[in-house]
Amino acid sequence: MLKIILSGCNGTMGQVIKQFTKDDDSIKIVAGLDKFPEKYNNNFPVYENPRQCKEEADVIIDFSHYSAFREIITFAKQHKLPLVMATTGLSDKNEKQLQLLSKEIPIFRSANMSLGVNVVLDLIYRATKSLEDSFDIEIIEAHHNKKVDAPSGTALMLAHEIKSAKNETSHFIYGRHGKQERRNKNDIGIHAIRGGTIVGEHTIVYAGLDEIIEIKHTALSKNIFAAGAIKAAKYIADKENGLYDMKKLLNNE
Ligand SMILES: NC(=O)c1ccc[n+]([C@@H]2O[C@H](COP(=O)([O-])OP(=O)(O)OC[C@H]3O[C@@H](n4cnc5c(N)ncnc54)[C@H](O)[C@@H]3O)[C@@H](O)[C@H]2O)c1
Ligand SMILES: O=C(O)C1=N[C@H](C(=O)O)CCC1
Repeated sequence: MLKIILSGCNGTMGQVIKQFTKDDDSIKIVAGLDKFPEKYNNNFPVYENPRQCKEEADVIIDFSHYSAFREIITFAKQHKLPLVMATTGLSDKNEKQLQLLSKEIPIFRSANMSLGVNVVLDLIYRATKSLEDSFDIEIIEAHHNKKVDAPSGTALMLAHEIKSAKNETSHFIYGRHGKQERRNKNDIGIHAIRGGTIVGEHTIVYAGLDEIIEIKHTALSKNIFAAGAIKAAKYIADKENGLYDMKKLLNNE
């Protein structure tokens, strides 16, 4: 049985994971971490400070907030705990810190744990290569009104994938407010919509001369992120130190 420490357990995703795993005998949440430990009645202890947590575990899953980043990586490092990092809004510096730390513990990093978005990553890599510079590329994402970071981690991950497929320097342009100039051909526009209970939508628009291609992923439930995170936890629990992602998991690397 895989023993999990769930960071951000009293948040939306934390509670989805709790529900998702409750009838699964192969997984047990042994402890939770959260800024508001009393918010829910959980069937595991919840600590405000990771230093209070003494439970033994095989892996830590983090769906919390970028402000918790330092204490989560410190905790994972001290306890040599494989880490599934799902939180978004991390800085480039934080992403580099994850790379460095992955020399000491196995780390699984993905801004989107769904299977579908990771297939889209592959599709847009190939579309971008095929279309070369003849199409302008823009990304539009939409999420619920409780989301605190923008653009979404997924939109950034998609933009980096496009950039890696283009053999030139792409510029990420976040909206165009106040920009009194034409679009540059190397721009990748990234646009965020927030409202209601939208679970998550990502549309990659390829606009060419007299034709448009759109590749779109729509999340209909947060269960897809929970399922992916659990799969990731099982996958890295006994892996060598290193940085892992969905591509590696899907390719069984
Ligand atoms: N990778 C993915 O597939 C994926 C999917 C969904 C959400 N997310 C990301 O996961 C994160 C959480 O999403 P959510 O919708 O559950 O958010 P949420 O706001 O509902 O929950 C976050 C939880 O973290 C806790 N928290 C906040 N700051 C903290 C701190 N400094 N220390 C400890 N706990 C703290 C909050 O009390 C809350 O319970 C976000 O960054 C979101 O973008 C990633
Ligand atoms: O609900 C959220 O918050 C989500 N965050 C991730 C992101 O920022 O890309 C993944 C989709 C849901």
